[in-house]
Amino acid sequence: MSKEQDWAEEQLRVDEITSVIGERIGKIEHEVGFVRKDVVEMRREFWDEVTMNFMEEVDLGETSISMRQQSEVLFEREHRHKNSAEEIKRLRKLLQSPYFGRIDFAEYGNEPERIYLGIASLLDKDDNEFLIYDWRAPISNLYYDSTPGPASYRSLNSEIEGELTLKRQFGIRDGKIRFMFDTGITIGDELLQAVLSRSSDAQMKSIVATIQKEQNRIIRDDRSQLLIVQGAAGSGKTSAALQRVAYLLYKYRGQISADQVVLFSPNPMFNSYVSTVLPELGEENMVQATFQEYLERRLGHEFKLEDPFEQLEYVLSSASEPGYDARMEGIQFKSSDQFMQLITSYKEMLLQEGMIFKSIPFRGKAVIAASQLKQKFYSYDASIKLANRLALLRDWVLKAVARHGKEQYGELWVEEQIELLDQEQYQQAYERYLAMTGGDEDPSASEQALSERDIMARMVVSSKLKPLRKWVKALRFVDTTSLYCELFRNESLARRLTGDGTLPSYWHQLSNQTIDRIKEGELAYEDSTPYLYLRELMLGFHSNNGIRYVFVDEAQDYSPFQLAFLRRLFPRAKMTALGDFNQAIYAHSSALQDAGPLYALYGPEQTELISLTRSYRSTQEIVTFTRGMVPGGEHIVPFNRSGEKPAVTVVKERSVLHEVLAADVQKLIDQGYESIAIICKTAKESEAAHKLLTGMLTAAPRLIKKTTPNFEKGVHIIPAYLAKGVEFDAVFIYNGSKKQYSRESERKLFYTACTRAMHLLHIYALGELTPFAASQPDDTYTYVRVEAKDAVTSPVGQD
Ligand SMILES: Nc1ncnc2c1ncn2[C@@H]1O[C@H](COP(=O)(O)OP(=O)(O)OP(=O)(O)O)[C@@H](O)[C@H]1O
Repeated sequence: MSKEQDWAEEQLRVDEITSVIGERIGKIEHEVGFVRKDVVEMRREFWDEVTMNFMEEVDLGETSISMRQQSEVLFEREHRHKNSAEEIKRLRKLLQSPYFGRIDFAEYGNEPERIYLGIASLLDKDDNEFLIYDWRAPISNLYYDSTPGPASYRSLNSEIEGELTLKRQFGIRDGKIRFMFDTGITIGDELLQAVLSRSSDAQMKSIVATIQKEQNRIIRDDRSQLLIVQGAAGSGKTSAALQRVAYLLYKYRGQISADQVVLFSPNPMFNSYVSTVLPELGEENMVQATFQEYLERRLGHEFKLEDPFEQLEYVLSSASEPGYDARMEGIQFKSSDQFMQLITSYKEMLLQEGMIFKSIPFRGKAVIAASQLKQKFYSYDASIKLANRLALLRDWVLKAVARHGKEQYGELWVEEQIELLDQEQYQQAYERYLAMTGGDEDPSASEQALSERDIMARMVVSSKLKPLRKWVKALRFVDTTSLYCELFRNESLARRLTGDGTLPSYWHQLSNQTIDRIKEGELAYEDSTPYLYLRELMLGFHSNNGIRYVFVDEAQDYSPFQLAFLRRLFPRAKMTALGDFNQAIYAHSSALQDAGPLYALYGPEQTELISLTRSYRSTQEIVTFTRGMVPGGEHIVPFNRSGEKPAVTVVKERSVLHEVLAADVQKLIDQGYESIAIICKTAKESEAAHKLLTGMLTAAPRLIKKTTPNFEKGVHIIPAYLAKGVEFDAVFIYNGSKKQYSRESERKLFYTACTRAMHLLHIYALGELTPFAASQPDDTYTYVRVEAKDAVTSPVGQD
C-alpha cells in the first residue's frame, strides 16, 4: 500500500472513531442532563418530600427512614452524575486526540490485530471490541518495550507470544492526522525531537506518547517494595514518576485511589508545576506534600522550625561567620545513620536510667515533682516495655491530679471563681445538682447529697483541670526537649552511646549551638527529624496506614534518617525514591550518593535500582558542557537535539553585568521567548538582582521565593535551590564567578542551575569565571570578555 493510501485509510479510521466518540458524548450528555436536573430538583424538594413530623415520638423513626431513603437516592444519582461527568471529560480528551500509537501484533497461530493506543480505552457500542486501548493495558506494553519482530507481553499471569509487525506513531489534532510514521527500535526519535524542541510550559506535560523503554520499566515496576531511580538531570525521573502514578491507578482501579498515593516534592511551586499531569491523563491528582509541611504539622506548635531553604541560605552565605564549621559538621552528623543509632541506643538506656520529666503543674505549683515521677517510673518492673510503663505512670498521675482536685474544693480561689459564674453556669450546676439528688429539691432527702456549692466547686476545679488532664494524657510530662538536649549537654553520655566513642571534632561548639537555639524555642532543620524521632520513640509512632504508594522526588536531598522516617510513617506503602546524586545540594544530602542506606531501608531483596542516563531536557550542546562538571558525567548521554553552544560572558563591574544581562534577556523577550530564568545563588542575591533588573526589561521579572505557590510563564529571578525539578527555555546564571561557585559543595548547586536550561544557557561572571565552567573544554562554549559597557557584544540568542 502506498504511503498516501495508508494515510487516507488511517484518516478514515480517525473520522470513524471521532464520530463514535462524538455520539457517545452526546448520549451521555443527554442522560446527564436528566440526572443533573433530577439532582437539582431532588435537592430542592428534599425537605418537602420527606415526612417531617417531630411532634410525636413514634414518627421520629419514620422521618429518619424516609430521610435516609431520599438521601440514598440522591447519593446514587449524584454518584452517577459524577461518573458520567468523568466519562465525558475522558471522551472529550479522546476527541481531541483519540490515539497516538498503533501496533500490529499477531499472536502465534492468529491473524495480526491492530492495536491503537490512547490515554483511555474505548469500546465499540456492543462492548465487544477495543477501538482504542488504554496505554496502560497489558498489551500496550509491546509499544514501549518491543521492537518489530518476535515479541511477547504478560497478561493475567501468562506470557502471550507472537510477532510485532508494525509500530506506528501519530500526531492527531482536531480530528486530523498531522503526522504519522513507522518506527523501529526506540519510540520515534522524530516525535521526541518535535516534542522536546517545543518551548517549555508553566506546567509539566504527560509523556505517554514517547515513553522510552527504560522509563517504561520504572512506570510498570510492580515487584519491589522500594524502587530507587537514579537518573541524570533531565532524564525524566519526575515524568516517569507521574506516569507511574497513572499506571498504578489504572492497574489497581477499585483497590487504590488517588488519595492513597502521596508525592513528596521539593517545594510548593514544584507542586503546582506537576499538578496538571494526572488530570491531563484523565486521573485525579495524588496527594502532594513537602517533608517540611509534615514536620510543621508535628512540631510547629512546639518550636519555630527552620526550613531546609533557610538552612541552605546559611550554608551558602555564612562561611565566614564564627561557628560555621561546627554547624556544618553538626548537620552531617545529625543526618547520619550513626546519629539515628545513637538515639535508638539512648532510648534503650532510658529504660534503665536517665529519664527526664516535667513536674505536673497546677496553678503555678507542682502537684507532683519531676523527681517523684522519675522515682515512680523506675519503680516499675524493668521488664515492662517503655510504652506500657509510661501508660502506668500516666494513670498514676491522673489519679493524683484527681485527688489534688478534690482537695481544692474548699480553697479560696474556688470560692472566688464560683462568684464569677454566670447565670447559665449556675443553671448547669443546678441541673447537675438535681440529677445527683434524684430530682428531689430537698437536699435532706439524701444524706449523701452534695450541696449546690459542692457541685459548683467541682465544676470550677474540673474545668481548670481539663487542660492539665489533656496534657497528661498526651504524655507531655515526659520532657523530650530536655532529653534531646541532654545528648548535647552530657558529652560522656553521647560518647558512651556512639558505640565507638567518637564524636564530631567540633562537638563542644555544635552542642552549644544546638542547646542555645532550642532555648530560644527554635529547632534547626537538622534537628527536627532526630528530635521527632526521639519523641516518637518515647511517646509512640504516628503512622498512616491508608497510603499505599509513596513517591519521594529529589530523594538525594533527604537524609537516610528522613527516608527511614517516611518508611515508618507509611508502613503499608511501597516507596519510589527518585533522585540524582549530582544534584544533592543540601549539606545533609547523602541518600543517593551511596545507595547502601537505601538498600538497608527495605532490605536488598525488596529493593530495585534503575538508572537513567539519557538526558532529554537540554540540547546536546548544553549537556556536553554541563556533564563535564560532575563526577561520572561522562555516562550522561544527550538526546540528539541541537542548539546554540552555552555562552559565557565575563565582566569586571557589576553595573556592566546588569547592562549586558538585561540586554541579552531583552533580546530573547523580543524574540518571543516565554520562559526565561535568571538563576541566582541565594534568595538574598535574587532579591538584589530583582531590584536592579526591574525597570531594565520590558517584561517585569518575577521574583521567586520559597513561598511562591505557582509556576508561571515569564521572566523569573530565582535562587538555584528553588529551580530544582523545573525547567526553562533559557537560563541565565546571574553571577557564575569563582567567588560564588568554587567550593565542592557549590559544584552541585551550579550544575543543578545550569541543567534547568532546555534551549539556551548563558553564564555571566563578575571577575573570574567559576572553575566548574572554566574547566570545560574550550570548544564546548563560547566566551566573551567585556571590559567596558560600550564593548558589549554577546553571542546569546543570535540568529
Ligand atoms: N519520554 C519522554 N518523552 C518526552 N519528553 C520527555 C521524556 N522524558 C523526559 N522528557 C522531558 O524531559 C524534561 C525533563 O524531564 P523531568 O523533569 O521528568 O526530568 P528529571 O529527571 O526529573 O529532571 P531533574 O532531575 O533535572 O529535575 C521534561 O520536559 C520532560 O517532559
